[in-house]
Amino acid sequence: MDILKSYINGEFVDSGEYFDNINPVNGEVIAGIAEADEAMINHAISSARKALYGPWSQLSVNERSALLHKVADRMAEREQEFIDAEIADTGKSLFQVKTIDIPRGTANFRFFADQVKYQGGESFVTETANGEKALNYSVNKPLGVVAVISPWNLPLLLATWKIAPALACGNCVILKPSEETSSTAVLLAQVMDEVGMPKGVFNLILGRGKAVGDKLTSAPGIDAVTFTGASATGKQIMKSVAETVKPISFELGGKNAAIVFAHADIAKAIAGITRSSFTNCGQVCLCTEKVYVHRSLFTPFLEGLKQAAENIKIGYPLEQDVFMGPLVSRLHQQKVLAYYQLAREEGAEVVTGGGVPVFNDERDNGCFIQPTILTGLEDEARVNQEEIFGPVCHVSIFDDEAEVINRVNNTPYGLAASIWTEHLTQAHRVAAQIEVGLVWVNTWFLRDLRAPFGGVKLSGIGREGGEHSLAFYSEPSNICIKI
Ligand SMILES: NC(=O)c1ccc[n+]([C@@H]2O[C@H](COP(=O)([O-])OP(=O)(O)OC[C@H]3O[C@@H](n4cnc5c(N)ncnc54)[C@H](O)[C@@H]3O)[C@@H](O)[C@H]2O)c1
Ligand SMILES: N/C(=C\C=C\C=O)C(=O)O
Repeated sequence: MDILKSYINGEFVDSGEYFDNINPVNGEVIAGIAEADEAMINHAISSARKALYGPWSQLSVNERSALLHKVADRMAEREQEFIDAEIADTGKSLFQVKTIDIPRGTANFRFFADQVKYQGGESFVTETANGEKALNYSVNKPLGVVAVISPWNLPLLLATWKIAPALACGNCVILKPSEETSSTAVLLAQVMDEVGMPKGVFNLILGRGKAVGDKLTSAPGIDAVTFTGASATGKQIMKSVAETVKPISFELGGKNAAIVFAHADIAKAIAGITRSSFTNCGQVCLCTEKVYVHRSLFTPFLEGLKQAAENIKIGYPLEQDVFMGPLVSRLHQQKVLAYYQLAREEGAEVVTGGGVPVFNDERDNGCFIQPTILTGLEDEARVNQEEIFGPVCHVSIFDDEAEVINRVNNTPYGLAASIWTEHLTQAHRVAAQIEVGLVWVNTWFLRDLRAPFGGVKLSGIGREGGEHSLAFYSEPSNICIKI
């Protein structure tokens, strides 16, 4: 059986302690993952710290940029292996892996390889009150050794979204991917090796979150932590880094709303909210879990969304026209099914779904689940307040704009929202009042990598994307010269 290994100081290292990598399509073990031990974690940190002052630090921005383009080139050459690995770990559809997950992996490297070349500084000619003159200018330095801790839902996309700018800014990186999805991270380590990334600049530590992640985030040799994952985990990491006062960048959970106004193009809204609720089996932090529909459109919208959900093809990743694969794990399937049960207990009407599909083949040993639409619950219901992270949304009626804005903002999260209306003055007005980091109007998950990305409240700290990433992964120093 394949063994997935950590990559430390340019070597693949086997710890001898393994846990299973399971295919969520049929529940079969597909590989063993060698969990890093404390000595390996310490070796990764010391290697990264040493590499900060080695050849890597002598590269110019253009040379670093060229090397990151070589990473993207090699990833593109090995695209099929990345596709196969991402599907093996997650069971997600070939369509999604080929159109979202893997292309964004290379795009993230290419984007930041170019973006970093335009990173500027500041300068001021200073004249003090007592007539002294000086030149003040800033230089950007790397943070140092950055721990990148990434989740299982968009494994390659989200790991590279952090690794690319961190390396572009001259940092060294230690990646700790989710224990559910380590395969593309191992391929990325192979690519780093193949393109000649200096030893210790990129390191990969495999293992479970609490056991391995905690050791990384609390280590004095780690200069910064960039984390994508659950809000509860973010709280743990904040405690863990407090002792060593590290900068953190957090992209956390969400409980995202879609608002369908009376002026919406209802067909566009149904298609868009089908995508935003059920893409990746609802396992995208930006997915819609609460839909608010103006009373005038409620009945036709709900019927249309029900039809669309029931037309979703669920099945094998490589099967023609499959839109939804399984959830990532048995544990997560049990969590989402528990929320389906809770919804019933809270009094919801299950418009469609609410259980698991039956295939009468090996897939019944997998982690599949039905896309589900609920209605009839109050906003305060747990199902409407807590992140479920599955293919489920609750649909409510609203009557006026002020009411729906208040209801949408009534959540401890603040990541994303979508607004569906052809009345664009209304779209601009409402978008500015929703307490989130990201608002889409008449679309969803349409991304410009230059734009600020991140959430407020329990959904995160900081922004990444474009110059926001460069700002986080750099330390500007101000130099003042008397003239
Ligand atoms: N805001 C975003 O951009 C975004 C993107 C994707 C996922 N998410 C969120 O992530 C969650 C789903 O992903 P998940 O289940 O992998 O999240 P998770 O928080 O369970 O795990 C994320 C990563 O953190 C590691 N980890 C767990 N405990 C840790 C600890 N104590 N110290 C250090 N590392 C630790 C895990 O091993 C994994 O690599 C959802 O809440 C989703 O909303 C947010
Ligand atoms: N960070 C990004 C997406 C996050 C998706 C959450 O699951 C991105 O598109 O850059």
